[in-house]
Amino acid sequence: MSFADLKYRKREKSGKSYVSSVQSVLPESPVPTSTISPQATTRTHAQTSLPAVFSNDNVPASSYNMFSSVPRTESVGIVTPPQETTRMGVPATASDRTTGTPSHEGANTPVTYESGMYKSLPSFLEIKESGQSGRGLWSKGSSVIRPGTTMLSLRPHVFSLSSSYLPSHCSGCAGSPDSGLKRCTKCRQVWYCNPACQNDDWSMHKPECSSLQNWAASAPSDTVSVPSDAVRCLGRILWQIKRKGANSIWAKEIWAMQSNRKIIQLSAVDAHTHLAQAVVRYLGLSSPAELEEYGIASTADLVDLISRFITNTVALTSPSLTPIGVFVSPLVALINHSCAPNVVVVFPRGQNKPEKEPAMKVIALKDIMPGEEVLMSYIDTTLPKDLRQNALRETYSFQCQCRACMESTMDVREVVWCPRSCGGTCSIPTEEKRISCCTICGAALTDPDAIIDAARIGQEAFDKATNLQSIDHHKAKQLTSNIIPVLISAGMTPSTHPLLALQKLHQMLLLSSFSSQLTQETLDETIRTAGKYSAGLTTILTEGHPVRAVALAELGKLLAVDEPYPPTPPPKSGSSFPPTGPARLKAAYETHLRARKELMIGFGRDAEGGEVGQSVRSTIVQLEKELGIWTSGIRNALEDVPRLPPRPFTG
Ligand SMILES: C[S@@+](CC[C@H](N)C(=O)[O-])C[C@H]1O[C@@H](n2cnc3c(N)ncnc32)[C@H](O)[C@@H]1O
Repeated sequence: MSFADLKYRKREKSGKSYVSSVQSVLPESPVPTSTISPQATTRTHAQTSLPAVFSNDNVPASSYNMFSSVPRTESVGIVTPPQETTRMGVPATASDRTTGTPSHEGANTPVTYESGMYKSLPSFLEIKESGQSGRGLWSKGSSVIRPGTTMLSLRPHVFSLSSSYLPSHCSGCAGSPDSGLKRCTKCRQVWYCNPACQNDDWSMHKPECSSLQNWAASAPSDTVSVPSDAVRCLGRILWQIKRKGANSIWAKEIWAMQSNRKIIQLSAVDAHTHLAQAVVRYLGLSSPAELEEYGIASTADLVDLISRFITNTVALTSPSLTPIGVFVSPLVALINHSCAPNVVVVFPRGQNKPEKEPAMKVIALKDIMPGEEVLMSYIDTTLPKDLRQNALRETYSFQCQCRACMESTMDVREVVWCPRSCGGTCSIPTEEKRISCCTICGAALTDPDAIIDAARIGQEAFDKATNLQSIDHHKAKQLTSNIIPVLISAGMTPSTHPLLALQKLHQMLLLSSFSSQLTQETLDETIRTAGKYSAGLTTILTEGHPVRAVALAELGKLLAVDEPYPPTPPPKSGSSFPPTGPARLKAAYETHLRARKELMIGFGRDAEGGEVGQSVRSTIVQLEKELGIWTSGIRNALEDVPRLPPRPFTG
């Protein structure tokens, strides 16, 4: 019976569909339920042995590529792109949020913070509660935690790769080896590095394997033959609860995460409903009552689980910060948000054995004083305040009151250069506040309308190019190439939104059009774009922030690319960046040194800056050798110049 049939029969029997019962436990839910495509979901028998994953039809894994950076499209959670939404709910108060166990019998003894995963909390951290943000992690003891310190290091409870990364990454360790990934011959959807990774993942993949096969068999097209990472991750959570028992510590830790069910924004109700529908269908259930064996006794429990998932899911990232999936860790889920965070969550790799991966690390970005709260960012902090606040309300149901949101000073994410070019800046004018003056000389902007228009069309072009990038790469590049000069001539600084975001996208589009016939013009344009993007980030993000560090490493790597031969003269516009010849090599070396310093903070000193830090270190060694050859070559050449004998005096 398909899920669509289930809805229909339920309606016949009770006049109430399961879908509408999902909506009925959500707060005021006037949003009509959209239907899902009818697909057969028969309940399958669990397999008892490992399927052979080592077939001959391997798909080669992508090689490590520091330049790859793809925007997330399919997941929910911390990485959900911000949307302009009208606020419909109210800010959460501590009593609106729920934590603890589901409503059914047998799972109602709360987890204690001395058990299970909470034991991995180091002695310098503690769990405390505040009226404004609920539970959180706080520094304790008498020592200051320094930038680059690894504060937590553990494997997530559960993770799922985004569909597009399934063929290039191991579903056991999340690594992406240069070659040799083998795929599961049963479901043909997941890949592993080796039998050890497959064995390690088997308890999760065993039930998943048949569900993936059923899903693919009933998918209307190849593009939807795998459910989203969110659905697959929820499936893994439920199978694990079933396997370990609803009263297990593992299950209780999941239920101990915060649910915002009672305060979900109306704009997010549809997303919750869709996810609930898809998960039930993915599990192959013919009746919601069957959820009982997964520790879910009522529709409210299911919606609670979905809400806990959305509120607490974090992006799984590659060592160079490409979002490649989602993960859930109840310990990391205790960390509250700030738009000026003092920690980051990264997956540095480059240190552990595969069985310890994916190793998630919480790294200090700033000095954290004893008694200070540990705060990460749930959203992209390069966005201006309005977009950040909308995203936080939409997904996490709270009104951010962090220092960055409360500051009344000018925000470097929303400024234009002084019209008199004195070096100062003016806030970007808005329809409501059209007058804006320079911070240094006080000169007022002469044409605020032109700047308001530029900001609006810049945002539209960015949205359009983002959507186009995977469909029509050329058109997307044309859009970014055309709009960037418009924003620059409107006076936007490199740190201003949407110029910063457009430079990043443009850099990505240029990089993916690199070919063996790379021209100096394309290479130089990419370097200039990477330079501007990196400069923008440097203004916004704190030193050692991994996003800033990776951008510097990418710039350094570009500067180190061999210049195409024969060299072409610099553009007539007179831009002296990037330099050519030995000066370029020197700039590459210096940029790598800066990147390494920052990577050591952002990805942790103990991991030596992670995989990217280690790769940068070996490039530094190579560049030192190359620079040494240049220097000694020049010295030799100078020494080899034959000294002319003194001219004879001819009278
Ligand atoms: C990942 S949880 C963080 C841990 C949570 N406080 C708890 O008790 O489990 C995210 C939720 O915490 C609350 N929260 C996090 N940061 C906050 C902040 N800066 N201000 C207000 N509430 C916050 C919001 O309710 C948000 O949906």
